[in-house]
Amino acid sequence: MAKLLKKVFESVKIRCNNNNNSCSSNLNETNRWFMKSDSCLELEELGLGLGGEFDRIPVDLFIQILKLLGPKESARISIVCKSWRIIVSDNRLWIYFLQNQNQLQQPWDSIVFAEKHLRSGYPLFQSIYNQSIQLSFMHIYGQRAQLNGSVIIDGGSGYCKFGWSKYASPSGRSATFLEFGNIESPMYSRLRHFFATIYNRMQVKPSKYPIVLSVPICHYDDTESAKAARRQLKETIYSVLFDMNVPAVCALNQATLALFAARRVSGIVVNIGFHVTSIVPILRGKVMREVGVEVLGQGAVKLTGYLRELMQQKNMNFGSLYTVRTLKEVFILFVSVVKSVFCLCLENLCYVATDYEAELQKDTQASFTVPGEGLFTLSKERFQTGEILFQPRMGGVLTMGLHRAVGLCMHHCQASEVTCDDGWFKTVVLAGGTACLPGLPERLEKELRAYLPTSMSEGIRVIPPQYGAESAWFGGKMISNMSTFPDAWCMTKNQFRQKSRRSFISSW
Ligand SMILES: Nc1ncnc2c1ncn2[C@@H]1O[C@H](COP(=O)(O)OP(=O)(O)OP(=O)(O)O)[C@@H](O)[C@H]1O
Repeated sequence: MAKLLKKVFESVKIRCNNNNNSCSSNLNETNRWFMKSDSCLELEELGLGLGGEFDRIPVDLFIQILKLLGPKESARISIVCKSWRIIVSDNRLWIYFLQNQNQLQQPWDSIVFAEKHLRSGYPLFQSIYNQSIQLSFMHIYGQRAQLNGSVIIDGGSGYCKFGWSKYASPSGRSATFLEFGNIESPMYSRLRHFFATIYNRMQVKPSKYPIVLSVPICHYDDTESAKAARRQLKETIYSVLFDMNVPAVCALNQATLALFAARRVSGIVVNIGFHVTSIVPILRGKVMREVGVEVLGQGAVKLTGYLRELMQQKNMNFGSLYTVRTLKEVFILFVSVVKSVFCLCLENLCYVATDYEAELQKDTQASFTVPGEGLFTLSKERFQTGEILFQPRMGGVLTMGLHRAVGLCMHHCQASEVTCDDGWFKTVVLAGGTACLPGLPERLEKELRAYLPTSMSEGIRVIPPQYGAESAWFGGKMISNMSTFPDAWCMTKNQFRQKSRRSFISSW
């Protein structure tokens, strides 16, 4: 180690003396070599060596040393001379640092997606056309390292998920609907109480950090009155937060955030929410209300209610709806035989059947003990609960089946010809707690293929909700950890006041 440091010192000394020597003519050549992943060339061979002992160290070894030194020291080293700067700015090095920056706990794919597609903030048009620009991960690392973190709130209509952008997942949940009334048409005082409660629970001062929050999928239509209602909701949210001295606010639609969490900028988001299911076409991050958002009148509450009905029909006794909900969502252990070996496996008690009629013929009986309530044994109720998404009449709901509603939305997308890319709506992203029912993505894809004409169903993909009920929260986390956050995404108090003043003046 001492020897190595001596070599480094000698090399630095020589470089400092020759600092004005030009290395720039070799830049392109160097980059070309760096693209070779197994390069073991020495700096001298690249024409970057200036005579120091350290220059005889192969470039790959140099990078290994930088990896050991860490991002801070590497950044310092880069100011020694141009040739070292070139080595230090090698993307491979900063990809390594970003991948190991575990406090953000974000999958690498999400980091790349965000930096590539969402850099320029909202709306996304600019970034779509600038995809060919090569990213500098050194720059990205530097900007991300300066972020102090932010508060993320996904105020769902049933449950609110809140937490800190540097945590792996939301730190808490609270019942939005029950505690704060109808969040779709909130009053100033209710919203203020809502946000104050969340900040209290998080033990964070509102004035300290920016906030990313999801705006509920509501006022779906493209009419003037729906537009006015959406504007009013957003303005009330901004007013409340800026009155609480929050420094910067990013308020985005719940479906858009869920789409980002699935690493997509275009597609159809199917959010199976607390009371309703929304089918939201989104093109380059923008909700296409002019194409049409479909809304079905059943969500998690309806499924729980239907399972309760089925259990009552079988004369099962249970204490409360919580018991039923537990049964709807619980995992059970079962013994399986794989290649003549017995193994213990986990599966959901309730699920969606790929083929409903065929499932009715099978023995699907399984049991679970709810603590304090006793043993419950379900058989066909296990898949009949989720079946009402496709056959709503079974549950007494007069609405379209999920596949028909998604198919209809696809027809509208195709007919609208809003873009020359006719495949943008073929990716269906599932979101919301109920979308976690196993078998749902496969069943929806199967039904869509059967329902749509072949020309349209070709290339369809239904993506399961990687983050379940927390999809929008994770979309918010992705944005708040980006190198261009908060400037590209947030509105500040001053900007909001100026905007309000301008619209006040123009309304005169
Ligand atoms: N693994 C699961 N399987 C089935 N249902 C689940 C699962 N996890 C959560 N749920 C259901 O999802 C519901 C909550 O969903 P979610 O948090 O997405 O709703 P929300 O965001 O409050 O509603 P909205 O999207 O309408 O604003 C709960 O009522 C719960 O019953």
